[in-house]
Amino acid sequence: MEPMVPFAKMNGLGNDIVVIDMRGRSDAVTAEAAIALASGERTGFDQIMAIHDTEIHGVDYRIDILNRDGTRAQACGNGTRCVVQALASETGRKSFTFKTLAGILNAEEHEDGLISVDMGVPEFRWDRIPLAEEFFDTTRIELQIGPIDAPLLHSPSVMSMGNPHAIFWVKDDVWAHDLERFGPLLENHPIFPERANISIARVIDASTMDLRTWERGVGLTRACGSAACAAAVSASRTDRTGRVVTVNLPGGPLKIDWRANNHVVMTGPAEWEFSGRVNPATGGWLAEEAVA
Ligand SMILES: N[C@H](CCC[C@H](N)C(=O)O)C(=O)O
Repeated sequence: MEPMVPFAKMNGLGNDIVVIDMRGRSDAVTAEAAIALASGERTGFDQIMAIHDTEIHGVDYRIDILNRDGTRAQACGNGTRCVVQALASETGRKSFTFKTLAGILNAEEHEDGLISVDMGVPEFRWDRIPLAEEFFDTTRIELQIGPIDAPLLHSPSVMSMGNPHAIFWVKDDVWAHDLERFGPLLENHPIFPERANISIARVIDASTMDLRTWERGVGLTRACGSAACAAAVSASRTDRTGRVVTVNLPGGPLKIDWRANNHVVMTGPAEWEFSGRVNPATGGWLAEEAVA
């Protein structure tokens, strides 16, 4: 089997993505390759989106998602937009159906270049998020950071977009909170048996919010698409906003629409940076200019 496969370094609002073309192959990108690529100056990424063939009827490709720590994830909104843009430019097609660990996703590239991904339906049941304890009201669970009598962050809304999310609500600037310090503590809190993505959200008005995220398996990122979905849905289900919300992330805005059919549709950009070839077993790579 050819040792090297094509890849593209891309980003979705600054969320660093490496799209790897594994079509026609029976192997998979290894955790070792992911960790090696993540440490590269030009290839440093938050997620790898590996495109695989699939026999599933009605599905174009299976997408294997790896975080920079080598762990696999069920969903990656920003990465999925990058995959759509890469495939649209290769095939001329504008809409695609993918299989991820979260389920079947439909996505399309619009005439203006923005890309919409149907991220599926939100999950609110404590045991499916999952949480280690039974909570019937997952709009605010007993979890806090800081002194018992004056917590710095507390009572998050928790849910799943295929991957687990905790949203802490603040009334002041989302940058006023030390997410770099609190993120890893909360990501690895025993209440989250599969860890969790940790976000700080500030509602601006009924259709706007600010969001910062410490991502599971990564750390601070400039954007997290599934967190934007989770925050918008959580804000709506707690009557903080309507069902269509612009989520302002450090890297830029995403439009989230929690539709009447309960599906959550995220719309935003994707950006290509450079291409090359990579060894999916070791992470060794060559830039396109070197390959040509
Ligand atoms: N770190 C996440 C996966 C990537 C999420 C994010 N990059 C997105 O755009 O949704 C997790 O382990 O659940």
